[in-house]
Amino acid sequence: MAPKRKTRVSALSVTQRLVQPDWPPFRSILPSSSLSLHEILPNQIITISYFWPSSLCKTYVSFLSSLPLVTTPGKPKKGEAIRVNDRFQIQDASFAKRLWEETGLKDVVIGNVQSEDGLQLNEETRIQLWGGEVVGLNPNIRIYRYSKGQFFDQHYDDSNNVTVPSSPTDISARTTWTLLLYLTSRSSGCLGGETVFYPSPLTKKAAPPEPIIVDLEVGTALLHRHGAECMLHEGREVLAGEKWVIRSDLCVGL
Ligand SMILES: O=C(O)CCC(=O)C(=O)O
Ligand SMILES: [Fe+2]
Repeated sequence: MAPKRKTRVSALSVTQRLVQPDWPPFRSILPSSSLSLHEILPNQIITISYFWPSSLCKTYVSFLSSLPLVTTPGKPKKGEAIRVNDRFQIQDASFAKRLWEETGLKDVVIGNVQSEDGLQLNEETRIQLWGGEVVGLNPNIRIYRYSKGQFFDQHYDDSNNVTVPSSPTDISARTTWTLLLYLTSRSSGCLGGETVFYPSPLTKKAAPPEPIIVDLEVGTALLHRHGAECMLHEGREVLAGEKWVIRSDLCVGL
């Protein structure tokens, strides 16, 4: 009989294989010079259209379907939003780095490129917008799959302190904006699932302003401010098909 230790080692290697996804390469990404920041709500919500080509989104949806997604419990802990979806979460600094550096996101966020039609930022307004010098993405990568009837109830996203691996030394950072990358939309058969933001009324007695509804668009990246200035928001119920999202956060150096 094989010694117990051997069994444990091989079990570990299986676990490692499961927790280190072999993410598909980023193919057919547009040059960063053709990406731009589109302001949906000043200082709060920004989108980047055509961030990923639809072919890459499709490749990712089929790859992500092979990951061990876990259905979140219907009953949240006290103070947590009701979130009903299937998710996969991993600390993967190297994927976060690739997502930051190899997709044009870094260039467009830190202003290495500025297209004529997008949001124009100088150094000062850029630092003000992002809440500091953006140093990368949160290595905490979350994958969401919402099937028919699933949703993410109204909530606020917290800011977290994280370490962004870097050379020669790691960077202590804080998350300031949520990144949602939509891999599906109506064109891929997903109905519903819009991300909806609820601006707060200017006074307690004033009527609540109209919500801001962001339709899913294959390959669009959405950024929204989180932490103390986060807007109340939700992922609406999916009515048909599947909604797939990759989630991370922008991190600024402390
Ligand atoms: O899936 C969505 O549209 C929203 C997700 C969200 O709010 C979150 O990840 O905190
Ligand atoms: Fe959120």
